[in-house]
Amino acid sequence: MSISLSHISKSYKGLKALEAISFEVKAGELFGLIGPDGAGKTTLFRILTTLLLADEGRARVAGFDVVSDYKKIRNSVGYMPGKFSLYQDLTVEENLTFFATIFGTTIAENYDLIKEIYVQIEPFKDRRAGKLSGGMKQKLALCCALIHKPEVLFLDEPTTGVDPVSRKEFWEMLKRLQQKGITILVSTPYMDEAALCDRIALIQGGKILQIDTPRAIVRHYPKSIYNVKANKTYQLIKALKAYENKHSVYPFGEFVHYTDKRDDFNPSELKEYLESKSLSDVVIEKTEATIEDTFMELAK
Ligand SMILES: Nc1ncnc2c1ncn2[C@@H]1O[C@H](COP(=O)(O)OP(=O)(O)OP(=O)(O)O)[C@@H](O)[C@H]1O
Repeated sequence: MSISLSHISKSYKGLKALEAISFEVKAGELFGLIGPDGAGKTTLFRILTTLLLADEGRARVAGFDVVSDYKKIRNSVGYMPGKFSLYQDLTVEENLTFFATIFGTTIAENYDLIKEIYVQIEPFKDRRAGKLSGGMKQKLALCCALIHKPEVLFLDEPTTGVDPVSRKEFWEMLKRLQQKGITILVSTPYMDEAALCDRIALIQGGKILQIDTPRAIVRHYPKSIYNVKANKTYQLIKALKAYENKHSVYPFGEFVHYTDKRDDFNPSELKEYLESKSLSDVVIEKTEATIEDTFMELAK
């Protein structure tokens, strides 16, 4: 196992940020921690990267205990924190050289690993980090986290605030790093990114709701789910929420995702009900559940 946690708990002045978290990440796996703001993702990263002590439980990273072997862990892992962590007043090249130096290496020694990412920011190598665009900062932070050739890479919300095209490129980059044998633990609040991981843990309020492959998580969704559309979306949501047989109602893109309490649900009955509420152009179609649907169901 590359990462293992057993009953890790952490509180901040009485507020439980993590409650008995246990899971394992296999060597070479791309593992996602999926959850909303405040779920406890950053706290978990800080414990695994030895920057914060857990109140209870044990954790190991790359074969080392996070408490007794913390120095060895610091040499074996790369950490890209959620908040921009580089020196704003140093240039791109100076930041990278700085990180290489503290790990006793050079840019040249591990250039192969970062090359593909670094060439994209190399034209700006003399620019101060504080003056880079969001996507460029993200690439520089990733280069700095990789410069000592870590066995395990921790990425805390690396794509938050990044545009969709750069997000896609970033995930392609992660896949290629994985192919080079690096184990990756990545957190994200974006449910669509969950599908790109080998396995995911859904986390909320400091607790793990479910751990599995994205496919299995979706497959285990317990209900039939329907896309519902009508001429007035706000009124549609209101009417669905007031419907006595509804189980769940969530806006989902141009549709509303609806599940019914009954096993013998008949869509035409719902259509009639909605039309009786002055809605028109009503469409009700069965659809596949997504990670987001599962999350909403589990978080209920
Ligand atoms: N230093 C701290 N002191 C007090 N409370 C804290 C501290 N750090 C985090 N918390 C609280 O612990 C909970 C978990 O926070 P954490 O930052 O780990 O979550 P997160 O999933 O990373 O979310 P975010 O993306 O908002 O940082 C939140 O309720 C947060 O307000």
